[in-house]
Amino acid sequence: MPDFVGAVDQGTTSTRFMIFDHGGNEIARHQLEHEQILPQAGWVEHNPLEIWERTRAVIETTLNRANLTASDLAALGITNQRETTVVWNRITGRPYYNAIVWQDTRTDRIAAALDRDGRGDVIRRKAGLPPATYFSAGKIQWILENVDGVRKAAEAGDAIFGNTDTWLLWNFTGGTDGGVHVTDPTNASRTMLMDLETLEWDDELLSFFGIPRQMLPAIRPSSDPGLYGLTRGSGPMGGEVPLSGDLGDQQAATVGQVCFEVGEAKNTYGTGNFLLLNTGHELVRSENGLLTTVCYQFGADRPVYALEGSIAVTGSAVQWLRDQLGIISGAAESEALARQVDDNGGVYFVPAFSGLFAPYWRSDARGAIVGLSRFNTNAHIARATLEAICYQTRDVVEAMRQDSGVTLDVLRVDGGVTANDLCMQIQADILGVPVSKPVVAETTALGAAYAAGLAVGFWKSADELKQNWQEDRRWQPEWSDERRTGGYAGWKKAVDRTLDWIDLS
Ligand SMILES: Nc1ncnc2c1ncn2[C@@H]1O[C@H](COP(=O)(O)OP(=O)(O)O)[C@@H](O)[C@H]1O
Ligand SMILES: O=P(O)(O)OC[C@H](O)CO
Repeated sequence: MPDFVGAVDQGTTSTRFMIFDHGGNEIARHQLEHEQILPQAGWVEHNPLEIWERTRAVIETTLNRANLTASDLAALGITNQRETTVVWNRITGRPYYNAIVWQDTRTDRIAAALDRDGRGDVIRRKAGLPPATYFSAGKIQWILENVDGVRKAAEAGDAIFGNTDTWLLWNFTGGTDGGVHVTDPTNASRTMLMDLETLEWDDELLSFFGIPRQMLPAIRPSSDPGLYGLTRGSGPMGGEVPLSGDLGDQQAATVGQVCFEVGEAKNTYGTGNFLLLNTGHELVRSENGLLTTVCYQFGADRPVYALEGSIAVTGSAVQWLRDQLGIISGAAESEALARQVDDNGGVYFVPAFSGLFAPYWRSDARGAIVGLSRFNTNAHIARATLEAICYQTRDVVEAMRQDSGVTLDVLRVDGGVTANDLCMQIQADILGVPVSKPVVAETTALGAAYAAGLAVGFWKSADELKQNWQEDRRWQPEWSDERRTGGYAGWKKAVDRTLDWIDLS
């Protein structure tokens, strides 16, 4: 058996390739950003060809740097930004349109209409999701309705859909020359088209969006001993490596954080925040604005489900301070600026740039900075931005407690924003529970590697993986109860001010 497992993490802002050893230690990596295409307000696109080209490049560079080849890798796992929608022609290999990204709000009217005639409740029951612009189905409908020739080709079985996992798997396995068209239940559970109980595409859900079934990939386990396929020697691996792991990035991070027991949760702080709570084989229906989603399916085992709190804008609010306001020159500077003040000086920033996701699901919300007085400075804005990341997390933790009865005694964290020591301290203060970060903070790629490695026997069991998890840092709550309660009340008031801003009738 080779000594290593590889993982591609195809994220919203970048694509990385990482190689891990048996202890789950990182051996090598490379990462490249891709263009964020913003054609009009609310629209966010990526070029799928650029994503495949960046995937090729990060793999080739990583293998060269580590002086490794395909024969050193026991398996390859894929993890990806979820919901982002690619439709391409299986004969030419050309995408019909740019990938429509999960953050894109062009389908707000399609989403709003779902609740006017009862379809929304069917979607909630079968797919575990509230009607929102976030998910893939409305994006596929938009492409079918707005791009010439797609519907006819889709009906003929030539125009096919995938999230970026499917797009990469198809390219890795030969593309127009016999590429496989597959996905896994974690990705499929974000389309609005899969029945959560059967893990199959559902004809009624397909009919709501006018999507021909033949566009959709086969759904295979997230860790698949039967293999999705082998990489081609002509591709970036330069040889045949078993493709055996596929998970949406937030589910992959849950696996990477070894949250295998019911009641274990992790929160990933990247472009957005995604808190997932393992609910075991039981499907817990949220009454408080959380999503019910597939957490993972290993081999022929019954799937494990999760409750998820998805927050659209967290790390990207820090990017906004840098790129749009220009008050910091890099994300890390947000910490030094926010440290210039001891509190938010009365300022709250609700970054509802894409409306509000969990637990509110309000497409009609837009961002607001409230509570300003002449006393306030850039430092208060920076502090309010970090607090917004943490208050949004508190909102989903509260919803999770109400839905599941689980009170967290520690929050496991990972993702880019966790490099911000002040932000993690504020998180512990706002939640009133400790926050804990593992040594291997690249839990998303690690989770995909675990899924791929379990399938080929590189790792034998989930118990073996648990031994690999080690704490790096822990932040303890320091605020008084009074400060915590008062601060949160101010946040709720600020959220209220952002609602009902856009008319979607
Ligand atoms: N020190 C920092 N303080 C605050 N935010 C940070 C810091 N470092 C990175 N970020 C934010 O983290 C995000 C990138 O994290 P990452 O986990 O790579 O995200 P993704 O997987 O969504 O691309 C960016 O939005 C960036 O603004
Ligand atoms: O690519 P990330 O890490 O921002 O994650 C995006 C999520 O999968 C969207 O649901």
